[in-house]
Amino acid sequence: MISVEEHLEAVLRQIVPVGTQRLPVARAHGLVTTADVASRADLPRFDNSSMDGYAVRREDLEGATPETPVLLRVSGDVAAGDPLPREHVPGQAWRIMTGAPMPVGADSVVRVEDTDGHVREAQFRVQPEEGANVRRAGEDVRTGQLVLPAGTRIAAAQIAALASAGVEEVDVVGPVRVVVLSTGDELVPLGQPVGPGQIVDSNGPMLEALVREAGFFPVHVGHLPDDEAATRKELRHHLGHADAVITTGGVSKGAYDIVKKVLTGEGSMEFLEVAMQPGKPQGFGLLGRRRIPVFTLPGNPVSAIVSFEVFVRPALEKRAGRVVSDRTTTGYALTSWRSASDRRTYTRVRATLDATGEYAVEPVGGSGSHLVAGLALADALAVSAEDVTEVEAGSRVDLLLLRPRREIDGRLAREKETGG
Ligand SMILES: Nc1nc2c(c(=O)[nH]1)N[C@H]1C(S)=C(S)[C@@H](COP(=O)(O)OP(=O)(O)OC[C@H]3O[C@@H](n4cnc5c(N)ncnc54)[C@H](O)[C@@H]3O)O[C@H]1N2
Ligand code: MOO
Repeated sequence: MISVEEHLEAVLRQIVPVGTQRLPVARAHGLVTTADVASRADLPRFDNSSMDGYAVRREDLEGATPETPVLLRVSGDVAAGDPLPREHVPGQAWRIMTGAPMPVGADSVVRVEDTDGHVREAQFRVQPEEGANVRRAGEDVRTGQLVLPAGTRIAAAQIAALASAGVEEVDVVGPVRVVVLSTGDELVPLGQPVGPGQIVDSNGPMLEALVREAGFFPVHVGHLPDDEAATRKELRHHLGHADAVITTGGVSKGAYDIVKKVLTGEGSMEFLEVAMQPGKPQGFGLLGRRRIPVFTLPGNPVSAIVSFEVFVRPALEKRAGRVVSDRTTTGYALTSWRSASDRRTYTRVRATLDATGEYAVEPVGGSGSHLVAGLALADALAVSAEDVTEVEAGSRVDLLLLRPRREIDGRLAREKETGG
């Protein structure tokens, strides 16, 4: 058996990012820039008002106070989107809206709250500072200046910056298109009748969700029969278009463990036992002319999800040119539990919060790798080292979160409110 680190390192060593693509900004959501992106405009694009009020010259409101308001004639209205260049008339004011262009010659804006709000002649109760409530052209970024450095993952805020800056397309590490294939003659897709000895394929939809949640793109989710020729043909087809392939099942010692049989000796494929529980039987390699990473995960549902979290997620992140996400935290054991000797053990746990706001965890849903209903109750996997055989109550544990922290904390807050 090899260690978790050794296998992860062997996998990551072979992974290279997918190629660069130029994509429209909206389609680049979640992808990583490969070049610096410069603004195509000054932002703001023109001097404009940050308040609904009146554009004035400060010198025209000398001495204006609530007790001694100053009256100015109103030249008219300037609305946001108004294309006409307005000229400031000395001794007058324009009524102006937030985002509307500043009239040429006006130097400041008085908020409507500091006036009587009238439309022909208005009373001003303050004298503004020069530049008050004016947003200057280019104060955010100037044409040609950097809006996004290379290596930035494009999320909502970056899309806003690019759109404002007039950038329509960006160079990014392409989307990672993933094919998910379940194997085993016992499997039927959800929605079809389940005959004697058959079970519903849960790994397919589970991995599709894991891939999508992690920001990759499941392009095909299917099933391989326990048939060598059909498995070969189907795999060859997917190696032509996918950026990664994930299979489950058929990799241990069974007489019908077809995946292992078909792929042994192909490309850089290696089948091995990793010192972990669950997830012991693993296979990985680069296959085909395009050297596509293929992960052959064990079929037991819990083994498959643990394998995804430990090996596949970091590998796909590297393929997408991303910084590897850190989904780990710590807590402590509320009870004691057994841990497999000589194997790193990933125990499904549910979290509660102690008085100091720390996660206190205990096993949930049983420890068998087939217990898929119990899996749904878990917030995290508690990771215990190879030399540990018993995790003691009160000891610190490393946690690998199975859902975003905010969701776990949200559930705990609701349970606290309802006393549950
Ligand atoms: N003689 C030995 N037998 C087994 C060993 C071993 O070392 N020696 N290892 C066990 C361990 S650990 C695991 S994990 C499994 C892995 O087996 P495979 O990857 O070959 O998977 P299968 O045999 O095809 O299936 C295992 C189990 O999972 C169910 N399954 C498979 N695919 C799905 C799916 N898509 N959705 C839901 N459930 C699925 C399948 O019906 C089996 O019950 O091997 C042990 N055996
Ligand atoms: O390693 Mo298997 O993954 O124990 O169930």
